Amino acid sequence: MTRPIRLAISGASGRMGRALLDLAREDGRFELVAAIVSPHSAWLGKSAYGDVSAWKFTDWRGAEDIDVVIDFSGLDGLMLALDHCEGSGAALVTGTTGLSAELEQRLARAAERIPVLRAANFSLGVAVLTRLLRDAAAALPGWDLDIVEAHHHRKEDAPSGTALAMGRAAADARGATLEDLAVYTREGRPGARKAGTIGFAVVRGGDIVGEHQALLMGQGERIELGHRATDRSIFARGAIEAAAWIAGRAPGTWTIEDVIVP
Ligand SMILES: NC(=O)C1=CN([C@@H]2O[C@H](COP(=O)(O)OP(=O)(O)OC[C@H]3O[C@@H](n4cnc5c(N)ncnc54)[C@H](OP(=O)(O)O)[C@@H]3O)[C@@H](O)[C@H]2O)C=CC1
Ligand SMILES: O=C(O)C1=N[C@H](C(=O)O)C[C@H](O)C1
Repeated sequence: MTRPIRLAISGASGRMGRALLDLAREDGRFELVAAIVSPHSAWLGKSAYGDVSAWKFTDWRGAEDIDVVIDFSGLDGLMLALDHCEGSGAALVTGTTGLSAELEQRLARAAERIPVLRAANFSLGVAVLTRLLRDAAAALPGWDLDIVEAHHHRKEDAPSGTALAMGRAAADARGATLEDLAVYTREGRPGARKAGTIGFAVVRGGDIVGEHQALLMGQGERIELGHRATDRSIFARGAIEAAAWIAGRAPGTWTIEDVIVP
């Protein structure tokens, strides 16, 4: 594109939304057109940049000629962002996790008509971690695998989208689906571990940005593959690069691997 990409951010008042606003307004590749919040948000109509700017949080009414929407909002916000993108032809980049099966299907259908890029995690480190896990799970098919994740106390979904994506990659590397192999709870007397299962454990507390660890456990040895995010701007940077990459692309479902993994 020769002109700046006209960008809207959905979920703009949130932790990720604010990190995205900070990056997008400094990035000459973009014209920030709309900072979208929910129709009942306490932020609606308020300034997005404190007193120094007249720039306001808004809802989708009046948002026009948008090339790309970046969404980090939640299920309702993603639904409204999809409505806008399908109606206008704008591309969608979304990092929202914990999607319902219905929303998953809707995203897949939308990708037949508009470009959609989805990632449970926009960091380069997690993209490489997932690739390493895929290789290790394939090379060690008889080893037990558990995935442990930790996040801040406000996170709503569990296990995290990243933990599930890691589980999916490992299951796929072993020729199975996560639905076949996942064990999400162990309590009471669950009995001995069933061979081939992938276990999940979840920690929630404080201000943890996001930590993921895959434990591959053999006899007398184990491999620990992990990633620790200490600043959520890493996710925002990945999403901004994804938005620059997807502008003007053909309809379809794209992934973060298409954008950032060399
Ligand atoms: N893929 C990745 O790399 C990452 C994904 N995430 C995911 O992103 C999502 C958001 O995370 P986070 O920023 O921490 O969450 P927050 O709760 O901080 O932010 C979400 C924001 O969305 C707004 N919102 C709610 N409903 C709507 C709506 N209908 N339209 C527009 N905005 C809406 C809310 O504010 P208001 O009420 O003011 O509208 C809120 O500020 C989660 O699903 C999380 O798991 C998070 C980090 C990285
Ligand atoms: O909610 C968060 O904060 C995060 N969510 C994503 C997930 O569910 O995997 C990514 C990141 O770990 C932060």
